[in-house]
Amino acid sequence: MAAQIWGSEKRARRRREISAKIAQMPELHDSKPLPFMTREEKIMESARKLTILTEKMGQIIDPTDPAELYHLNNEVLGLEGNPMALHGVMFIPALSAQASDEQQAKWLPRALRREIIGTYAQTELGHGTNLQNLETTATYDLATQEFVLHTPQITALKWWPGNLGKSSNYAVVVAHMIIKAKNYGPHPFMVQLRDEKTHEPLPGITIGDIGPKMAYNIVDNGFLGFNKYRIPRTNLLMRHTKVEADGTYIKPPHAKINYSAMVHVRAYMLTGQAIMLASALNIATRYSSVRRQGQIDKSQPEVKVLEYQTQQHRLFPSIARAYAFQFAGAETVKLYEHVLKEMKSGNVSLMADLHALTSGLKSVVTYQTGEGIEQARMACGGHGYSMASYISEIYGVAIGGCTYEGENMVMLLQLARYLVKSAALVKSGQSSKLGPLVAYLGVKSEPTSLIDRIPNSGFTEYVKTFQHVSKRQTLKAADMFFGLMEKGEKREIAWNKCSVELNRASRLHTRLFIVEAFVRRVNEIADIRIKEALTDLLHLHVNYELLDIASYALEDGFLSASQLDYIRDQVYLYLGKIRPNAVSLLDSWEFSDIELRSVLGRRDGNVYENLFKWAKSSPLNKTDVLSSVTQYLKPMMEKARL
Ligand SMILES: CCCCCCCCCC/C=C\CCCCCCCCCC(=O)SCCNC(=O)CCNC(=O)[C@H](O)C(C)(C)COP(=O)(O)OP(=O)(O)OC[C@H]1O[C@@H](n2cnc3c(N)ncnc32)[C@H](O)[C@@H]1OP(=O)(O)O
Ligand SMILES: Cc1cc2nc3c(=O)[nH]c(=O)nc-3n(C[C@H](O)[C@H](O)[C@H](O)COP(=O)(O)OP(=O)(O)OC[C@H]3O[C@@H](n4cnc5c(N)ncnc54)[C@H](O)[C@@H]3O)c2cc1C
Repeated sequence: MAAQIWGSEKRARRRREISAKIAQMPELHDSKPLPFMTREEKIMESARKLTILTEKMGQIIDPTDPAELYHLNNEVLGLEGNPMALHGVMFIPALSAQASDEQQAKWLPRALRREIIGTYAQTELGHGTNLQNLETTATYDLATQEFVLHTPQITALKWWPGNLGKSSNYAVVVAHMIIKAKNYGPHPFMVQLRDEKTHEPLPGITIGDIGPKMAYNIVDNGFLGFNKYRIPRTNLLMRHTKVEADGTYIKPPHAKINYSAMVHVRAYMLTGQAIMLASALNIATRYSSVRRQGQIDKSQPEVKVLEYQTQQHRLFPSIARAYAFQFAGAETVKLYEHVLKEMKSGNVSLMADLHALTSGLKSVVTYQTGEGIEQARMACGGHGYSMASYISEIYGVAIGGCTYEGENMVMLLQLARYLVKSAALVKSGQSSKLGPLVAYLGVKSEPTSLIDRIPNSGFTEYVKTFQHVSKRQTLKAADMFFGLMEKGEKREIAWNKCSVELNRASRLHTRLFIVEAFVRRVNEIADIRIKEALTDLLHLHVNYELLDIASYALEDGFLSASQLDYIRDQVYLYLGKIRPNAVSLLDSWEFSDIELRSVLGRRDGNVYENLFKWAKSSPLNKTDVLSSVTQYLKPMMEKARL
């Protein structure tokens, strides 16, 4: 199963080897539990481990393998971030995709050797979503052949970029490029922010940390202002766009090609979210198989809480989602790598498809991951609320994904643009022009679902039902939009009036893709035992998801009330079937205790002993009487007694 999750036997074995090596290297372990550290201590601890990793990485992993790097990161540095999180996730990808060969030769080796630390500075205090209204300017000075970066007002301060505040000395900065008074829109520039020797901010740069956040606090998300700060013309990233010395602008082959670093993260973050969901579920499911509370049969002893159907219903559909996201994420990364290769050689024809797909997936996956993690926390009762479970930290980090790399509603609307264009093709009889991801929009569906009528139909009838509701909602939302425009409404106003319905279409389309990715994977599996276990999970997935969106299929009678009963019964059937495999389905992800950082969810299952030991180690328990008591509470009580 681990091979299915991680992509191959070799990958699963390598993960085990890497975890085993790290277990033998105490210098790479947290020196005390992270929840007992202040933010400053955590940042220091993370930097300590990061520098040891830089020295010893080659002994532990193949540093050129992104999957091994990511695993090493999760084990040693953890999900709260590190001083170079954005360096790997966005700075290097931005340089790799957007810098010319010559620029790459100059900067990439230095970045890869970690001579310099970089980030991606795009979002501003006043604007994150609407990139056209960013306010930082890069004005070309023909006389000196330099760009002058400037922050005209407070809302133009860069705000949020990870590791910008304190760690990075370079950044890819997105600014509106102005040449001879003409604004060419947002473009990426390589900018040195701090002196390489002293790490002091360079003259003309105002920089700092934006303060603590809901989670992810090891990362110094920062602010940045420029006061007429000059950089050479050749610091504009010039793989696709060029500015000649005389100010001549050579436009890129695709208007949005400079957005590739965002698409990179959107593609890669899906499996990151799956891992966070599976981690939280691993903790909750292990705990639920240890925790005994109440009886189902009063004549019997107390049961493990995992025996309760409500507990299973709370956890198991999310287990299925974690697998589904992992499989859909792996497909998306493959597609991304393909499109990136094509883009580098000038073929930009697949960019729109990839943008639409990743926009929908990042939105649905992050939202459902958040839901699943929060349910996992509640499933642990009181102990879930303790930082000993670590689930609240996992939640805080994962839920950030709903916002970063494009706020979810906004990204769903991006996919909706693509769906509406596709609907227009269907309506004008041009279905043959539909791309493979939306080809189903042009296929006539049966009048009713055959879900409970064709035994052994595999998952075909389910897929058809998801296709039906997605198609119907897309065409309905598109009709609504076109109808408003026909009545004379301006395009943007009509769009806004339909946007809730449009986003519903985007979600349904994306959920269909996730189901299909799960089905594709299960169909490929040769090992009969693995196939059987994953088929059960897939049964639960399709029935649970369909129940969740059933109103769309009931509206037009595609599903009947009796079919709904059938689907519901299937959910209950598969909850029971999955119960014996539940812990194994999560243990198969092979998270080490070091990586999980959860006292509640350790592999040994000694929940109560571990919790008590952890509580005793709390800094508050170093003394029996705290100074807050001697200084304030004791005098208050004494005064009251007088
Ligand atoms: C390899 C090792 C492993 C690596 C693992 C990494 C994964 C992480 C795992 C997770 C684990 C832990 C979590 C911690 C990680 C934290 C990392 C945090 C990083 C966060 C970084 C950021 O947030 S950076 C800032 C991101 N900002 C945004 O995303 C802004 C959102 N806004 C936009 O994208 C745009 O403004 C917009 C798309 C909404 C609109 O753009 P614009 O105004 O320019 O568009 P128009 O309206 O003019 O035109 C729209 C048309 O353009 C098309 N379009 C838009 N974008 C693209 C694109 N990218 N590609 C192709 N086409 C595009 C769009 O389709 C429209 O087309 P038409 O409909 O034809 O007009
Ligand atoms: C943990 C974290 C890390 C980050 N890291 C980075 C980084 O490294 N680099 C970087 O540059 N940025 C980073 N960001 C910033 C992030 O990319 C933005 O916050 C994000 O893109 C959302 O933009 P915003 O904050 O402007 O939200 P807003 O756009 O102000 O969103 C507010 C509300 O308005 C709605 N809304 C906005 N526009 C529309 C619209 N057109 N249609 C419908 N509804 C709309 C949204 O749906 C939302 O409900 C990070 C953010 C977080 C939380």
